Amino acid sequence: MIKTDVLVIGAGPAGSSAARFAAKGGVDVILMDKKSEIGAPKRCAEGVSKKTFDKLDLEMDPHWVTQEIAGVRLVAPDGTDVWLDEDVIDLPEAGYILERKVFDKHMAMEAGREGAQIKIKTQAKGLKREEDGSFTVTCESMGETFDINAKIIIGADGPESHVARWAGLKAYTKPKHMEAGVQFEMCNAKMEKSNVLEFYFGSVAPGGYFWLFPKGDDIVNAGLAIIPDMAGDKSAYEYLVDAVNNCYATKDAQPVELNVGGDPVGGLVKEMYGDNIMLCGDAASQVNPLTGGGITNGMMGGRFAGEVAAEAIKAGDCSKDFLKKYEDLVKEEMGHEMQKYTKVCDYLWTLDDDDLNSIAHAFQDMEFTKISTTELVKAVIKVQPKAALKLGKLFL
Ligand SMILES: Cc1cc2nc3c(=O)[nH]c(=O)nc-3n(C[C@H](O)[C@H](O)[C@H](O)COP(=O)(O)OP(=O)(O)OC[C@H]3O[C@@H](n4cnc5c(N)ncnc54)[C@H](O)[C@@H]3O)c2cc1C
Repeated sequence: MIKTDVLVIGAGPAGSSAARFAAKGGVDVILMDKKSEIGAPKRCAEGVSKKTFDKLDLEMDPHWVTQEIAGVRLVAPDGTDVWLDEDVIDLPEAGYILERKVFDKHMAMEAGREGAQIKIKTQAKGLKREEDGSFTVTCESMGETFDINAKIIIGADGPESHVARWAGLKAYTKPKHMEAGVQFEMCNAKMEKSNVLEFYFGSVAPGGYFWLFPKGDDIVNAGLAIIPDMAGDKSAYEYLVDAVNNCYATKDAQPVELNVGGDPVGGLVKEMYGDNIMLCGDAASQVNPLTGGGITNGMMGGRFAGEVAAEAIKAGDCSKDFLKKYEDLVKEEMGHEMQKYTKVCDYLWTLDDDDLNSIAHAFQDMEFTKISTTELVKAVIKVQPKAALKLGKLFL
């Protein structure tokens, strides 16, 4: 039997961050992933804002970045659009489009360089609690089955987390909060501006939006997310094909990848820790409910989980009383934002195409001084009396 202090299950951005910071804390760490190539296939549009990377002690590396972003274009169902880019606005929150296949692998390497042992093509198949509170995880790799015993498990196994279920944590995402995402990576795209993200709202993608994220040259991630309960009989893939065929930038483009995945947008799960266990990333629903973005939130969650795990091992106390510190850190970092944006989503989903068109018309006459999600929500509140009633207290 292999023994370790900390076993991280899942080497996405959240798991690699957890393993990196646990190893940095000086304890024995194993990071495992069922994939043979970390990061592939991607299930992501690859957009991140610049500002979180400082909090992760990471220098942006040009190897991971395909395109710097300097603005957004918001498009209403009737085609009315609002450009918020460097030509019209100060952009403190601009970001990057990553190459996730490279980025995820580099994040695992960061963990390896801090001393984590990495096991690729190794799948967790189940776990059992021992008398001393530790967990033994049954693993399968290259046709062989073996056990790993760990004082602490960090479940970073993504939106369909089995670890949470095996450990009996209340970490379930309701179907109405699980977006179905589908995307083509395409060439021959003709974007009007190669450094601006485009978002299309309304019946093009019920419960979500259609996006174009440029990746340099003529390459684009063209995708959408929907809430299946709101989308009738049409599948996410059918919505995507229609959106791509009707969009000026992609109607003549060619797909080279199809990416499919769930995105939990219901706010933080009820239980993200227990005795000897923590969940981070999508497994804990550490995803911005409004944008569906989970890379940097998950990495922050991973950082906190890794740091608290190392402290717990050194203190000889892996009980949930000690690990509660993890939840406190996560809630302080993103809890308030999650609650606010869950309410914004609940409100936005009540708007039909006419409402969205009238918001876009009102935006035409507004002057934005900066671009941030909060600023945009404040602008919606200004032009929609209904929104002022529902969201005013949270944002004004
Ligand atoms: C279509 C789409 C577009 C998106 N676009 C964006 C975006 O532009 N920006 C953004 O910030 N976020 C985006 N997201 C969300 C983002 O991709 C996730 O929030 C992020 O990948 C979460 O990271 P993670 O490490 O928690 O999980 P994941 O990246 O899902 O990693 C989980 C890992 O666990 C491994 N694993 C699972 N089960 C086991 C097991 N039993 N044993 C071993 N390994 C296991 C998997 O192989 C995987 O590598 C998007 C999501 C979708 C679906």
